[in-house]
Amino acid sequence: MRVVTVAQMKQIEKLADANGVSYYQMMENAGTAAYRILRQRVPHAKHIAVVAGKGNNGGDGFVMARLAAQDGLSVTVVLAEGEPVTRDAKTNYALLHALPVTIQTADTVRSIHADVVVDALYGTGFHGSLRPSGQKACDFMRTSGAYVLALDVPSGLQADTGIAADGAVKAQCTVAFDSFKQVHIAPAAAAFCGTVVLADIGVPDACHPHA
Ligand SMILES: NC(=O)C1=CN([C@@H]2O[C@H](COP(=O)(O)OP(=O)(O)OC[C@H]3O[C@@H](n4cnc5c(N)ncnc54)[C@H](O)[C@@H]3O)[C@@H](O)[C@H]2O)[C@@H](O)CC1
Ligand SMILES: [K+]
Repeated sequence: MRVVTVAQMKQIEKLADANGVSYYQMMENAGTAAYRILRQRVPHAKHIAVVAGKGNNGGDGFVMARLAAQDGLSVTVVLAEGEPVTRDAKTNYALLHALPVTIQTADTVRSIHADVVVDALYGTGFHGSLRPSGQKACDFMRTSGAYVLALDVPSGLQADTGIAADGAVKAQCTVAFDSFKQVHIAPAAAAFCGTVVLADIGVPDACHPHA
């Protein structure tokens, strides 16, 4: 079982990019793998809400939103902290405009009724405590009553330690991308991660440490 730090994960992705698997392709693979896992775990899902942050974790969520809309599901995307800022997340957000996807801001989040919530708020980039906008989005996810699937890391948890900020998301399932991080094996984080499923995002074996 491969467990890496966030710094090692960045290095792995950099090497993969240099070896022909672009960052954009890894995001596509991550979102596609997570969507497949979602369909296996909640086959009867009809309405999914993707709660997206501004970084690449949000980008993975936009890929899932696109695939779900193409599959005929009802899809709501919540821009919890505004529009995306990273290049690949912006590209994947733009692709949603041609699809029947409802885009909402955090202000209207309480009115959403979904059977699945995708936590694409923060991944490995999270540190510190939740600020008001993040808190609001996490409150919605925690209290929605929906099946919560977290992308890479349940929002509000630090990937390298598994320490949870007050108000962090509790997921039924967490999809870990490429490698496990401490959060996926730390006993204190188990109740937040739920079932952890590892997803291949196309990184060549040789890009991993000690490969
Ligand atoms: N090539 C890549 O880098 C890939 C990244 N992937 C995804 O990208 C994630 C990492 O993406 P990012 O590094 O863009 O970061 P995240 O998307 O995890 O975090 C989003 C932003 O939140 C900010 N933030 C940190 N702590 C905060 C706090 N307490 N309150 C409010 N905002 C806070 C960070 O500055 C960061 O810009 C991974 O977990 C994974 O899901 C995947 O798409 C696979 C490929
Ligand atoms: K997340």
